[in-house]
Amino acid sequence: MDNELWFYEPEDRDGYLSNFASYPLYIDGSKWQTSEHYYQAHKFTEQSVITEIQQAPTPDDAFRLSREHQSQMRQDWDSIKRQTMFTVVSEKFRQHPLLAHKLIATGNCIIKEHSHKDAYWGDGGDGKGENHLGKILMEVRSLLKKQLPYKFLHYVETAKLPTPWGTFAMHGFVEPESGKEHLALSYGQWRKDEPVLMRIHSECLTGDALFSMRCDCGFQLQKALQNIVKNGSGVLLYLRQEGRGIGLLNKIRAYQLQDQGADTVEANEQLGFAADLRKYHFCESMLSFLGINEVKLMTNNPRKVKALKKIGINIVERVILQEGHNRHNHFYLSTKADKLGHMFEVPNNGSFSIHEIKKGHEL
Ligand SMILES: Nc1nc(O)c(N)c(N[C@@H]2O[C@H](COP(=O)(O)O)[C@@H](O)[C@H]2O)n1
Ligand SMILES: [Zn+2]
Repeated sequence: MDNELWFYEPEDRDGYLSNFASYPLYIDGSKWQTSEHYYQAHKFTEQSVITEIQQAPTPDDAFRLSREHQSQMRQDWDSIKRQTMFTVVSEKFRQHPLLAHKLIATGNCIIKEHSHKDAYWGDGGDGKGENHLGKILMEVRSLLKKQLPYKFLHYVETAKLPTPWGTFAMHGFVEPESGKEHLALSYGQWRKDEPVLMRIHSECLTGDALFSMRCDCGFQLQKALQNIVKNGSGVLLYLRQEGRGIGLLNKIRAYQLQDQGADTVEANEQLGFAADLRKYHFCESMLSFLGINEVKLMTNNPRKVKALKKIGINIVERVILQEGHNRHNHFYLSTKADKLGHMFEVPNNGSFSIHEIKKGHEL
């Protein structure tokens, strides 16, 4: 039996589900302060009444005015009211992506408007009501789950992530198909029309968590977080695509081949993989959740630039993230530059003797 989610007052935890919650809508060229304004106004055909309700200062006033004009209600209201409610609730979540993500995050909960005042739209307070508003919200949730940008990645929950450089908001997401989990870390605030400093970071357990010097990932991760805090705002998308998408154990197999002299591309290919298996289409869902469509992207990887452009993100600037170059990763970084098109200036190996570079892989 799925859990029940009760809502009622707009100021409650799940109050965003209420028609009285303050989320403006634009329908057929008109602005409606809340979905309640739209619903109550559409009980009438007399324009003066519609306008009076549309301009009511609050949804409670809209509700009150509708009762005052009860005698002028359209004759066929009972036959069209559910469709009218479905229309305005659908539009509310279409026009407010963050609400759509939150609605999807309710999973398969049974949503109920817990109202002892209403046994049609609500559950009647005793659970015996018809709960049509709850049912419409669940219908809209099902439809949203099948639509872009939500279909490939669902938002789940947010929590604080304190780091030595600052406290980020950590947003968890899951791929509904595979169950694979991804993160977005956000810091500070940004205006809608402002390009956001962003890093797309692919998971590298060895570099990010085990201080590996075989690559530059851990150094890039730290620098990206520091850059975001220094900038005052920004986002890091942490994508669980270990090993350029081949996974940790295959990456260790690839490292073993590199210890025998293969480069990072040859190793992947000797294991039967393409050089890079990563996908980025699901980032569209994360960026919709964060309200981002213009970025200053911290990356050296041309494939990430291309992937973001493909999902409609405007990259106003590419910020080089060249960190952690050392004798253990010189050959790896050179290969990424030579064979994977990474855009950075790998210091010539004059910095390290070829002996030191070769030695870099000795156990
Ligand atoms: N398959 C594979 N072989 C190697 O030798 C590696 N060092 C990695 N590392 C993975 O590469 C990704 C980071 O590279 P970008 O800078 O984002 O292009 C990350 O997935 C590491 O785990 N993989
Ligand atoms: Zn790495």
